[in-house]
Amino acid sequence: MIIRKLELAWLRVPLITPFKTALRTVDAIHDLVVILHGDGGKRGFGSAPSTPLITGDTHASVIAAIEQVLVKVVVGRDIADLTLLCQQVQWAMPHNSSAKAALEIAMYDLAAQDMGLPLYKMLGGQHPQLTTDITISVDHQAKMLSDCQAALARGFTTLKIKVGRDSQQDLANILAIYGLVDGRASLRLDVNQGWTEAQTIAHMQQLEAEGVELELVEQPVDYRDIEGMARICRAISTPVMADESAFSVGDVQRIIALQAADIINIKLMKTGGISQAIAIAELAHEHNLPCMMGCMLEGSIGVAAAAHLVSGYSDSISLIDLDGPTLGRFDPVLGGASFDNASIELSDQPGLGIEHIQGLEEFRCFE
Ligand SMILES: C[C@H](N)C(=O)N[C@@H](CCC(=O)O)C(=O)O
Ligand SMILES: [Mg+2]
Repeated sequence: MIIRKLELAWLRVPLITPFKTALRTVDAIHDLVVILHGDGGKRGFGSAPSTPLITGDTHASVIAAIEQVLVKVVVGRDIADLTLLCQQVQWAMPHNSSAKAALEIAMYDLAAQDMGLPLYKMLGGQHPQLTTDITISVDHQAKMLSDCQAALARGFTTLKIKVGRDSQQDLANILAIYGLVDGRASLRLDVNQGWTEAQTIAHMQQLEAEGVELELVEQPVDYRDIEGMARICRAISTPVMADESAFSVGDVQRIIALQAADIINIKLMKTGGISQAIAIAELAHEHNLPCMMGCMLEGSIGVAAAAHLVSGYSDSISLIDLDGPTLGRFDPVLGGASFDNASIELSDQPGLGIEHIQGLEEFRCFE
């Protein structure tokens, strides 16, 4: 099937409550949507949020990368050449991982439709059901506690607690949340680079000494500080997860060589899409390093693609943080994966299974 044209569109979904991390605060999921038109009215969908503080990519840079470089690589090509097309997208320019991800997601969606298979089956998966955690934004303690209560009431059994804005307050918040949750959910911490090495070791050792059991601590320090991550791994018993430090296969090779993390958080927006996410999952698996499939604050097109990937690579990707769509007030994507609180159910229709997207605002078309 030939890719006939590429369209760009906007999709915006307001959040239930503002999303706050050590790096940013936002009140809506705002995705740039890529639509690849194939033959017979078939459309492949991909998407990318703007995350300049993590990926360096803004919506303007994603549009520029697609318009000036990537569109030429894909329009007019046969989707049956998916592997070659992905290589050419990856080699077409350095960086710009969100633009490559949006494009690859749409390419995999179209390729799976061409094969008549749901994406997870094309990727070797068998199970369409997954369970995600939910993120609790960093905020004043009363708000964090009420968000945790609400998450428990919605049936979530794993909470990812954002910290990293004020390290002393973080410690008090973690202890209060641990007391409130009282074993009803397991807790993950995501520091988003907000602590120093010394703060991380002191906080984690104190929490461990007080018997606070945490599933993992994610990206405690600056993404460049791989040696610091390695020293933290040696100093604490809670597993350390690399997020902002782990974009590429090369990053993960270095983390493995220095033993700088116990878990890798894979996100399509960091890897540049599905092909490199698979390469990282396979590399980590060879080294017995478990992976989490994560997401940015993004909607159900990109997150569904990540969920299909988990189903196909469940031996390597054992942890799931795919809560973007459940943080929104509604899901405008009809017919694709369903996100019902902690439960994700993948569509059994070909590709991602998307039938219609409400409120999509198309603004550019390349033929
Ligand atoms: C939404 C997801 N649970 C998450 O926390 N993702 C990121 C932050 C994403 C963003 O700022 O858009 C993470 O750090 O893991
Ligand atoms: Mg993170």
